[in-house]
Amino acid sequence: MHSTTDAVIPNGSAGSGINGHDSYDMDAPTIQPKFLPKRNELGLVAVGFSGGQCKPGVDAAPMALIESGLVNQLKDDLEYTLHYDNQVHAYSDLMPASDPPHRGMKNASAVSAVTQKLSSQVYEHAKHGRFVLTLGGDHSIAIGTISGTAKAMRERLGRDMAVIWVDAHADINTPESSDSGNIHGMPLAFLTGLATEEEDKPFGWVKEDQRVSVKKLVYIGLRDVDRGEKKILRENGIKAFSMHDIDRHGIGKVMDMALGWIGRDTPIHLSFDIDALDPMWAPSTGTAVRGGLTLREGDFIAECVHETGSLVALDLVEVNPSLEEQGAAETVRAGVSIVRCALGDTLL
Ligand SMILES: NC(=[NH2+])NCCC[C@H](N)C(=O)O
Ligand SMILES: [Mn+2]
Ligand SMILES: [Mn+2]
Repeated sequence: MHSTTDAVIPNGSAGSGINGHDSYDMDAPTIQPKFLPKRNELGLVAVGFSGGQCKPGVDAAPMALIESGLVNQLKDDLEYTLHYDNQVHAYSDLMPASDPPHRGMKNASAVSAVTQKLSSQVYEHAKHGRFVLTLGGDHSIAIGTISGTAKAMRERLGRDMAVIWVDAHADINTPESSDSGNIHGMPLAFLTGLATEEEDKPFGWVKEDQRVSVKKLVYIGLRDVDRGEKKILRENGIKAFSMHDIDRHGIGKVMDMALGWIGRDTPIHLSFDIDALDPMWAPSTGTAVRGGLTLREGDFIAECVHETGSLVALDLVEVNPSLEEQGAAETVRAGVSIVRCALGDTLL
C-alpha cells in the first residue's frame, strides 16, 4: 500500500481506517524527521507580483503582512530562525518591454520570468532543509513555489510531494479552457503537466521533476469552479472538497479525509488563497466569492496540516489591501493568522 524508501519510517498497519484511504491513520509510516525541514529553520520569500491577474494592489500584500508584525511574531512567538533577504521582490529587472498574449495568456513573459526565478529561490531554501514561506502576490506565483519545493523534495526524500490547495477556485484552467486569460487561474495546469509548452518560455521550463501528480493534489474550499475545470477535475480523478462537503461533514471530517488521501509518508506543500475565506473575513481580494470558510475553519485547516509534521512549505496569496479598503486590515490579520497556525501556533 505505502511504498517505503529510507526516508520513511515503516510502521505496521498502514492504510486502515473507516474508509481505507479516506481517514487519517496515526499508525501509518511517517517521514523520518531528518528528511523534514530542520526544526524552526524558516526561509521567507516576499513576492510583490500582480501580473497573474489584472487588479493592481496584490503586490503590496507582503509588505502589509510584514508590517502588521508577521515576521516578528514568527521570530519571537514561534521561535523560528529566519532566512530572509529583507526585500519584497518585484523582479522589475525581469519585466519584458512588451508582453503580447500567448495562447490567450495575459502577461505570459512576465509571469514566466518571475515564477522561474522564484522557483530557484524556493528550491534553494528547501534544499537546505528549511521550511519555505512565500508571501504573494497573486496565485500565479505558485508555479514558482511548488516547482521549487517539488524538485527539492524529490532530491531530499526521493518522494513525490502532495499539494493542498485551499481556495474558492480550482486554478487549473489550461490556456485554452480559460475565459479570462489570467494566469492566476492556471498554475495547477502547468504544475501537473495538464498544460504543456514546447518552448522553454513561458512555461516549458517546468520539467517533470518539478511537477506534482494529479493524484497528490487535494482541494479544500472550492465554490467557484469553471465548467472546463470541472471537466478536468472529473477526468483526472482529482480529490476535491467543496464548501458543500464542508457543510455536509464538517471541517474536522473533511481534514481527516483530505490528509488520509495524502497519507502520512508524503511531504505537503500548502497553497492558501485568502479568497477561500468568506468575504466577511477576507474582503480585500481580487476574486471574492461568498459562501466561504470562516476564519476558524481556515485556521483549523492550517493547524491540521501543521500537525501532520509533513508540511514543508506554505504560500499565502491574493491578499489585496487596495480593494475593499475598509476591510484591508482585517484581511491582512486573517492572513497573518493562517500563517501562524500553519507554522505551529496553538491556542493553548
Ligand atoms: N487565484 C485566483 N483567485 N484565481 C481566480 C480564477 C478565476 C477564474 N477561474 C479564471 O480562470 O480566471
Ligand atoms: Mn481563489
Ligand atoms: Mn487561487
